[in-house]
This record gives sequence, structure tokens and C-alpha cells, in this order.
Amino acid sequence: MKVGNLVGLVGWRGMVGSVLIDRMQAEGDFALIEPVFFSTSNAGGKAPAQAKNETTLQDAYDIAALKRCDIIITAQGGDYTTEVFPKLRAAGWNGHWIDAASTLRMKDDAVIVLDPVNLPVMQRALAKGGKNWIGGNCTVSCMLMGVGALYKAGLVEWMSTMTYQAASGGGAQHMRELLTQFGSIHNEVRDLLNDPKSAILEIDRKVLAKQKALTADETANFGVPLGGSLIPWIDKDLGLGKSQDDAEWGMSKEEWKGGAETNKILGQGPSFGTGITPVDGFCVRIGAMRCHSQALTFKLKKNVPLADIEAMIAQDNDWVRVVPNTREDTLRGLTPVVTTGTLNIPVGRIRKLAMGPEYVGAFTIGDQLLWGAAEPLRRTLRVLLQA
Ligand SMILES: NC(=O)C1=CN([C@@H]2O[C@H](COP(=O)(O)OP(=O)(O)OC[C@H]3O[C@@H](n4cnc5c(N)ncnc54)[C@H](OP(=O)(O)O)[C@@H]3O)[C@@H](O)[C@H]2O)C=CC1
Ligand SMILES: N[C@@H](CC(=O)OP(=O)(O)O)C(=O)O
Repeated sequence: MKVGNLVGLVGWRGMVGSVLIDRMQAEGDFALIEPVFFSTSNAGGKAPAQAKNETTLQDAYDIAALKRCDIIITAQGGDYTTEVFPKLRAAGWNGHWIDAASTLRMKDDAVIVLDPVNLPVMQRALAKGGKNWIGGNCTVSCMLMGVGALYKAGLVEWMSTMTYQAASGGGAQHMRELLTQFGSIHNEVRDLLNDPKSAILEIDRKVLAKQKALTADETANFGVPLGGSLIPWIDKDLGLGKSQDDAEWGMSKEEWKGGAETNKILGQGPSFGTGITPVDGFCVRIGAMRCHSQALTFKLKKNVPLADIEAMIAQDNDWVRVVPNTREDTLRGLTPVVTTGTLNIPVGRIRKLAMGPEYVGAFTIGDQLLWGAAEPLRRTLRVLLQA
């Protein structure tokens, strides 16, 4: 049955939501839908310019108002989903729910959406009456956009990923805090930096003293200094594993998502167990603004020539960019700064590793607000409207 085009938008004002609205405008999505804008804080206010018939903001907690929508897209966050989604379904709403939050991702009736990688999984679910479409973890989505080709070809025996994740993954306040920390640290040594004869170890000593003396306000979000440092733990401690000899023991939630979500996106089952591809590694927060980077190690099922691997990756989708493994090309094309604000997913440093011919290394980067959050949502809207 054709899906109707009355689309409720919740969370459009936030960081992910704003990127989503920009992308929907850029791609002409608003020409295909009748948007209804919702707010958790300003019901009755003026809806943004894209609103056609519905120019007033609706209350995002009003189940009757939400129930009118054929499709709801939310980037409002997990607490909102937890509160509203069950009530809406309990009230008999049978529309399509597209969500950036992780709350529903691992539910059996939810599909993690990333159509350039798993359109067949999405279409199978749609044919069976699926209604819940959830955006994946940003790190996982960006990684699969880059190297999904190797999974599609059934080549991956296992993968290890070491991540370098941007401040934006924590939200807008985290980005502000990072910059505030950089500013405070710079202020501390500004005069010494301006003096070319000053001793670098004196600068270093003052920087460290300032990092250690950052105020509670300056570290309220990350808990510790991130400017000039890093944090090798992202998201909760899941407390999994019965003993420290279990693979899940000591895993952060972000690391757990790497394995669980990669396999679910690929339609290989949700988590640990048979039939899945082991994916594991360490997730690290660094002082980048909004691009997540990852160093990947693959054990392939067989020895594949490097040129074939590069060709497979390059041809997989319209956004992946294979960066030749030279110093010059890497500096020019494989950094968060060149990737930010684009839909490009550069994959570089592709090379055979010293462990043997089946071992391949790669480095990939993605804008975590675009492919990592907003883009899969708007593309899911298109998939539904075309169904
Ligand atoms: N940040 C990320 O990297 C990722 C986030 N997500 C998911 O998306 C959710 C939303 O994240 P994010 O966009 O970062 O959250 P934001 O905090 O930027 O926005 C969430 C909501 O906060 C309200 N809000 C209150 N004050 C402001 C303000 N000054 N400016 C804008 N909005 C404000 C808005 O709701 P209202 O208009 O109703 O008041 C807005 O929709 C996350 O909770 C997560 O579930 C998913 C992937 C990545
Ligand atoms: N956890 C990610 C951001 C995020 O929102 O992830 P998820 O959508 O899986 O909760 C990060 O901090 O970089």
C-alpha cells in the first residue's frame, strides 16, 4: 500500500535535526511531503518556512496530533522516544517511525537504516510490514559507508576498529566545551607563544598545569580535559561478561555497538553468537569537531590483491572516495577537516599488513552529523515514499 505523505518532524531545531532539515531542503524532499513541525518546548509557536498548510508548531507530546501523521521523523533524542513511541503505538498508530536515537535500534521489529549498505534488508522488512526505521550509531554507519563493499562480498572474517571520535558525538555542548578548553589553554601560554625565544618545555609545563586546573564548568560535559588530550572510553560501561576472560568484559557501550549494529545492519543477526562477523576494538574521543575517524584492521577470508580491494571499495557507492596510499594524498584527502560538511567518505591507507596476506589495514572518516546521523533518515523517508 502506498505510504501517505503527511510527515511529522520532531527535533528539527537541534543539531542533528538542523542538519537533517538542511539536507532535506538541498535534496528537494519538502516538495514531496506535507510537513508538520512539532516542538517539545514551543507548541503554538511559528513553524519554520518549509511548513505549508500547518504553519503552527504542534505539541510533540500530543498523541492525537502525532497520530495524524503517516510518517514521523524524530531527532529529538532517546528520552523523547522512550516516552512517546510506546504511547503512540498503544494508541493504535500504524505509521512509519524514523528515529535518530538508539533506543529502539536493537528491537526485533526495528531495522537499522543505511540504504546504500542494506537496502535489501530494509525492503524485506517493508514487505513484511515493518514500520520502525532507526538510524545507526554514527561510527558504525560511517565505517560501513566506507568499507561495506568488503562485507557485501563476504570477504571479512573479522574486523578490528580503533576509533578517533569527534566532540559532536556528545552533542552541541560538548563541541562548545572542547573549544572553551582549547581557548583557556591557549590563553595561558599566549605570551610565551608570541615570543619565539621562549622555551618549549616552559610552554608545555604551563599547558599541563592549565589542563589540570580547568574548572568544573570547563569540564562539565566530558568530565576531564579533552583539549590537548583524549578519552579512551565512550558511552556507558555495560558491565557485560561473567568474568574478565569473556570478550564482552570491560567493553564500552560504543564498542559493543560496533559489533552488534554492524551485524544487524548487514542482516546477520544482532549480536554475539554464530553467523556473525566479529567486530571489536577501542573507541576513543579526540579533539575533532564533527568527523569520526577509524583505523581498521581486517582479517579477510582469503588473500585478495590490493588493487581488487581498492576497486571494490571505490565502486561500492557514490560517496566513498579511495585515497591513494601516499603521504601527499593522505594529507590532502584523508583528514576530518577536508571531510567535514561533505557527504564524502574517504577511505585511505589501504595496505596489506605485516601479519600476513589476508590482513588488510585501512583508515576512514565520515561526518558524523551527515552519514552518521541525518542522511540515513532522510533517505529512509525517500525509500518509504517510493514504496
Ligand atoms: N549528536 C549526535 O552526534 C547524534 C545524535 N543522535 C540522536 O539525536 C538526538 C538529538 O541530538 P542533538 O541534535 O545533538 O540534540 P540537541 O540537544 O541539539 O537537540 C535536541 C532538542 O533539544 C531542544 N533544544 C533545547 N535548546 C535548544 C537550543 N538552544 N537549540 C536547539 N535545540 C534546543 C530542541 O527541542 P525543541 O525544539 O522541541 O525544544 C531540540 O530538538 C540525540 O539525543 C541522539 O538520540 C544520533 C546520532 C548522532
Ligand atoms: N555515541 C556517539 C554519538 C551517538 O549519538 O551515538 P548513538 O546514536 O549510538 O547513541 C558518540 O558519542 O560519538
